[in-house]
Amino acid sequence: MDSEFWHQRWQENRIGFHQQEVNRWLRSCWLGAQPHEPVLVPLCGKSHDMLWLHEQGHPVDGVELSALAAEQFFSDNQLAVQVSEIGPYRCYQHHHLALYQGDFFAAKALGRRYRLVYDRAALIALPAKMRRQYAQLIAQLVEVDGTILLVTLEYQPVQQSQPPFSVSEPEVRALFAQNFEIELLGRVAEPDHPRVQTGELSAFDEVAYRLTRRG
Ligand SMILES: C[S@@+](CC[C@H](N)C(=O)[O-])C[C@H]1O[C@@H](n2cnc3c(N)ncnc32)[C@H](O)[C@@H]1O
Repeated sequence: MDSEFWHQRWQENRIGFHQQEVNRWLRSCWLGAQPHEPVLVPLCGKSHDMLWLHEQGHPVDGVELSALAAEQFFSDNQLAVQVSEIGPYRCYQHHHLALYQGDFFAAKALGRRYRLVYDRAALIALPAKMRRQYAQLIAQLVEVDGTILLVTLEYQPVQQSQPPFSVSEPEVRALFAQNFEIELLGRVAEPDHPRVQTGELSAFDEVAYRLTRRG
């Protein structure tokens, strides 16, 4: 997906991926034993999940292409914000909640590595070739023994023309197994999903994994 696709989605407010509720896997399986450990949230949108993580005591670094998303995150939540330029990013910051607006694929320029990552709807937002680049970059950004809570989607019939993409368990393993231990945490079928209800899809599952960086 090129950046223009996402800018247009935000301009037209076509953000069906945005959830009003904190994600179920984040609530039930969050791995942050150390509440003061910073969390990287790639392709973060204006997700409420970042606020939840911040409320648990984590400094949060979100990375998001869209300036509209960044501005809406802070205005929707009535958070005072300071804006600065950091490397290739515009950084919106409130206390220990930072949203780096720019291309996630430039994230090495921040010179940081993380022990905790939360990916909900980031990997599945990217087409196949970019998913491989994403997996390589994430491996470089995560410290040894660091963990990722990865939340994907699987649906039938699969289409690969636009996000969200269906990313199967074998693909997750192929993308990450070289650098991570992979534990399937579970899957939840969503028979009430609108695209299942209309008959467009026969099944729609949300699937969660814990990835642990090997040395
Ligand atoms: C499917 S949405 C998911 C947003 C968020 N994770 C959530 O759960 O609501 C994908 C987001 O990634 C952003 N995005 C796409 N490509 C990006 C990139 N290269 N760098 C940073 N953000 C990107 C889009 O603007 C969009 O907000």
